Amino acid sequence: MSSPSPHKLLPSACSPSPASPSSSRKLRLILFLFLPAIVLILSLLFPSTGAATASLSLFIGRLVHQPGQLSSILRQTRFFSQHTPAATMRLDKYEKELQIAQLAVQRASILTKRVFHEKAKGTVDKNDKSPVTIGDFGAQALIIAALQHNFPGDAIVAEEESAKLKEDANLKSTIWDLVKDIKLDDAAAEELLGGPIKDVDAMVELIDKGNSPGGSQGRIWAIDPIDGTKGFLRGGQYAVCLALMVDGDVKVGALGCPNLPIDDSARLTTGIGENQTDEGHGVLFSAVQGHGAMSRALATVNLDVEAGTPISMRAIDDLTKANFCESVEAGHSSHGDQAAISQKLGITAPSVRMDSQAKYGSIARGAGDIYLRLPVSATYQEKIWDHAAGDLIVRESGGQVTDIHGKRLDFSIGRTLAGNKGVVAAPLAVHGKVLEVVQEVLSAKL
Ligand SMILES: Nc1ncnc2c1ncn2[C@@H]1O[C@H](COP(=O)(O)O)[C@@H](O)[C@H]1OP(=O)(O)O
Ligand SMILES: [Mg+2]
Repeated sequence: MSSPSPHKLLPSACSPSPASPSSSRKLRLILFLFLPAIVLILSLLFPSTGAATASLSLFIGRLVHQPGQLSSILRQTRFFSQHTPAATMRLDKYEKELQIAQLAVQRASILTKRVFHEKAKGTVDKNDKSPVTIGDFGAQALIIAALQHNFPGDAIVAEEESAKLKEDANLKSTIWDLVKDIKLDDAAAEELLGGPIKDVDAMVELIDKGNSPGGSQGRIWAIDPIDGTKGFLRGGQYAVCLALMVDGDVKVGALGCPNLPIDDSARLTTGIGENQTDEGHGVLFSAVQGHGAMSRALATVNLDVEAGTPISMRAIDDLTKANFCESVEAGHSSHGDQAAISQKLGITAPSVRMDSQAKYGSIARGAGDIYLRLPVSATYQEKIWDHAAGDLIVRESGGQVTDIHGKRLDFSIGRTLAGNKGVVAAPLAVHGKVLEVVQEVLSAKL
């Protein structure tokens, strides 16, 4: 068993700082106490500038009485950035990347929802894979079009290759019929993404742009157009996933989860894995390294890139009350090992099963607590597009993500996480304990 690397186990530098409204309260108190003194000194020093003195005192007075404005100014100045609650993300870097990632995921999510309602409903029993294929290719083409328009020099690692499409003219035209009509409701947002794809050949060409080998150098986007295909067909959980890595480090992540409840405070329930396509569903998670993570309703319009609701993992004082989530597919994560780990930790509630990176989003906002992915096959290598966005979103919400050996996920090796085995994602404070029990249970296999 390899021991956890201390370097890799350091808390993310980008974990959100604990929100501290008290710093803003303190500053208001200071301003309140010194306001009369400031006004007095100014009027003594500059008796002729009565109007300026009055405006200044009015301004300070407004700050004292409007905490929202005060904290907004503090955030802008970054003076108290470590301690003010992040009602919005103030970005000094990756602002455009975040905006395009969010809009591209929104647009692709519109396509996946249309595919579900027009083609996928009721196909599960027939084991018909074509709606998945249509949704996968269509969403990938739309996301790559947006990336190519905005960041033409960036490399892209995406799940689908167009070879299958090139042999199947029927499939190609079905996909094009959908793709050509998908757009955001807001014209300016559509323009930001470069507008519609020109024609069917351009669409096929775009799909193939996702063939980068990945690696440790430069800017690389990872795309999973529909993660959790079985969940998608069930009307359960799936995710449209996009992340930007720079020199192997995830900087920006966006996850569109069309079937998760919008309400961040809704705890996970066992029914979450199916029939979740009604009103009140659809969440867009995002994170930028060093700036926290946020959620918002998955919309069809333009976005204020810095707005959204900051999310954080739930503080767990008692691990026996923790809420686990795991894959629906026993072939993707060992249900037996998960049950043994739960038992050792004294957890009695059954794990909530759901497909896709919606698991990462769910624990990041405290709807669930811990996500384990326990290897079933000795040879399977996880794909970077299945983890990059979720890894950042959880770490930016106050969590830690490692593999079962305690190593941080390494996105710099290529298209797969060849240096890792499994996933252990949990709030930072309990991650070590959870990992210990994971290793105890898996000791025979490690
Ligand atoms: N043996 C395996 N172990 C772990 N993950 C797997 C395995 N086989 C496939 N996967 C991947 O699991 C992901 C879904 O995860 P989840 O169960 O959490 O929803 C899919 O992207 C799928 O990849 P693929 O798209 O190649 O089938
Ligand atoms: Mg996937």
